[in-house]
Amino acid sequence: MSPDWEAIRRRIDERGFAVAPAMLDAGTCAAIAAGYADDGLYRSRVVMRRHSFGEGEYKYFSYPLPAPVQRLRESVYPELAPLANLWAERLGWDSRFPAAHADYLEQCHAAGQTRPTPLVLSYGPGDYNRLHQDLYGDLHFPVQMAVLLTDPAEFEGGEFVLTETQARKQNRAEVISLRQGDAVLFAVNQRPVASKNGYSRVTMRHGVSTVRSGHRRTLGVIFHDAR
Ligand SMILES: O=C(O)CCC(=O)C(=O)O
Ligand SMILES: [Fe+2]
Repeated sequence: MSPDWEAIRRRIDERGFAVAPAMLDAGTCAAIAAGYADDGLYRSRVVMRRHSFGEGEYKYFSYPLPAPVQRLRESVYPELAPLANLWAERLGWDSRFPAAHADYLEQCHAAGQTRPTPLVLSYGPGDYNRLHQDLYGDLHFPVQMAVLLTDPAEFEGGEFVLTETQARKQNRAEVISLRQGDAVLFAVNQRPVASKNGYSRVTMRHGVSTVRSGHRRTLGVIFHDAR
C-alpha cells in the first residue's frame, strides 16, 4: 500500500510533521540496523558526547548508498518537492527544488555539498539526542525523514521529539510514536505559517528523549548533501 502523499503533504504543511506508516518492512529495517556493524558501508562515525550532541552514536553512509536507502531517498523526494516549493515561495527564497532528487543533488554538489547525509543512529540505555537541526551548508531541502528501525517493544523511552518556536509564543513540543518501519517526515529548519500579513516563520528542532532500557536504531534520510 502506498502512502497518501496528498494527505501527508497537507499534514506537514499544517503542523510541520507527519507520520508515513510502513515505509520499510521489518526485514529491511532489521538488515539496515544490523548493517550498523559494517564500517565499510559508512564514511564516518560520530560519538555524540564528543560534540555535546547527546549520548549515543551515529554513522553516515558512503556513496553508493545501500539499495533500500537509495530507493527510499529518491522515491520520497519527488513527493515532498511540491511542498518544498510552496514553502520556498512563502518564505521568500529565491531557489526552487527540481522534481527529481538526482537533479537536486547536482545543485548540492555544484555548491560544494558533496558528502552523503543519510545515517543510522544507535542508542542504548541512557542515550538521547539533543534538539537540533540537520543543516550542512548553504543549501538545504526543508523536509527530512527518520525511520524507526527497531521494534518499539525492544526499548523504553527513546521517543522522537519535535519542538516549534514562533515569535511571541512559548515553545510547543510533540512526541511522535512510531512503529518499526514507520517514517516521521518533519521540517528541517523553518516552515511558514499564515499570519496577518502573509506568512511568518516557525523554527523547528528535533531530538530523541532518553532511552530508559533496550536499544533503538533509526535511519535518518536528509535530502541535501553535506559540505
Ligand atoms: O534517532 C532519531 O529518531 C533522530 C534521528 C535524527 O536526528 C535524524 O535522523 O536526523
Ligand atoms: Fe537529526
